[in-house]
Amino acid sequence: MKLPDEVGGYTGLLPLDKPPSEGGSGSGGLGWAGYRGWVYKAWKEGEGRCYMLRRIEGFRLQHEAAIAAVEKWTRVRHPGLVGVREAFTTRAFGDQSVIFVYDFHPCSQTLYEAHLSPLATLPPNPWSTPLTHHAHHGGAAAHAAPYRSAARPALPSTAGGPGGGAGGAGTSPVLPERVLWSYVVQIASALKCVHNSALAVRTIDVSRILVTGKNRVRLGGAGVLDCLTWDGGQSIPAHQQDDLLSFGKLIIALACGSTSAVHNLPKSVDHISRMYSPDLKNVVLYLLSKPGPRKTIEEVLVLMGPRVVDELNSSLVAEDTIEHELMRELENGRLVRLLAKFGFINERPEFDHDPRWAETGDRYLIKLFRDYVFHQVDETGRPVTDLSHVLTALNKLDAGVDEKLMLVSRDEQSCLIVSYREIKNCVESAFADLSRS
Ligand SMILES: Nc1ncnc2c1ncn2[C@@H]1O[C@H](COP(=O)(O)OP(=O)(O)OP(=O)(O)O)[C@@H](O)[C@H]1O
Repeated sequence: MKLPDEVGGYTGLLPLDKPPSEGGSGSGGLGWAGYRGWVYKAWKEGEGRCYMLRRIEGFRLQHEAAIAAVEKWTRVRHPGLVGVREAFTTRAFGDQSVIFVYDFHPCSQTLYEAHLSPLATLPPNPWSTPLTHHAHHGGAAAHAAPYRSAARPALPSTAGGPGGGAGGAGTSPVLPERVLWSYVVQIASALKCVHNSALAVRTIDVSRILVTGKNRVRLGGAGVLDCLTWDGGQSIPAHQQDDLLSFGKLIIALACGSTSAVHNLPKSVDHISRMYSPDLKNVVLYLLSKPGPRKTIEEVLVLMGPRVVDELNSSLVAEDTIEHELMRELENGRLVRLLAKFGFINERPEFDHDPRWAETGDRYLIKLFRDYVFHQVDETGRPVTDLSHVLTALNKLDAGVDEKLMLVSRDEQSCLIVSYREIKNCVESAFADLSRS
């Protein structure tokens, strides 16, 4: 069926669903309380920003309050949660559908797609070496998903756990311990925020949690079941207990590399004890324990203790790395602006008869500087294409340093000793003149 051109102010709909043959969850699309779900990327009119639309097909809304329940989610903001924007009903697809709008995260995959699908597209354990984040410049994965270049560098695990090794219950490789803990801490932190907001996620599942970057995870699909199975919110405490149970099952699936591992708990727990440090097993056993008022996400966080600090440290290292990369980009941005100014002012035909650009004029410096930067030749007359010379000269010009350089005319008959600062002033005034005229 042709997709509508516009739905509730969103246009350019692009389907994101993946069939099982391409690593999709294979839930048959009926994973939403028996309703079929579809996912689209779309642009909000007038905003120029992308969003993710989750459409639940053929759902007839019985109570206005059911859709209003989603509003609570729009106020919950957490780095571990795919942000919920709004929900509305529509007939634009030729049926009665409900649309849930979420923040869009480019190049994301579900945990299932990344680690458990037979076609898992994340390279197995790409973070297993602390140097991984430097490798993105040339790596194949970087070409496929440049977004991943802002990867969180891996910190060495302080746990003394095995951190990888032989495959477990399934076909996928076992996740290194530090990656698993990173996921666990992020999910626990998001759960705490959600539970403290008197809500329950209800979608703690490998096919609903998104992985972006190297080990950033976000809980997706929030609010959908609250709307589809609306009961006035009375079951939230029970759903919160279910969240904890599902969290335990999720850890088992990831640790054993298989979604079916949860069906053989003794074997799976045994596998976890052998492959990971004891505190992971303790967290799993607590999460799987009998629901009760004293079983809370706060208690889970207490059990995790030092792992939370490890995660904080990784996060600080990642922040430093990104800040460093950003500084370099900032420098590039300045240089592009400078080059653009050069582009505007160099070789303008209307300057040809302007005495300021003639050999005795002050603007002549700019011409000679351009030759100095880009048109140098070696002793055999071959062009010098040394990018570092260009970058050094442009950076000095941008900073307007007092260092002097010698500019030589093309006929080599005259030379001028000037400072970068003087040339910078010349460029600025030439550009200002142009902008005014
Ligand atoms: N917020 C998001 N931003 C960007 N991409 C997303 C987002 N949520 C999901 N995706 C992408 O859409 C794909 C499909 O998502 P998901 O598996 O949740 O939907 P689905 O296939 O319709 O699931 P189901 O069939 O169980 O309803 C995922 O692989 C993921 O890459």
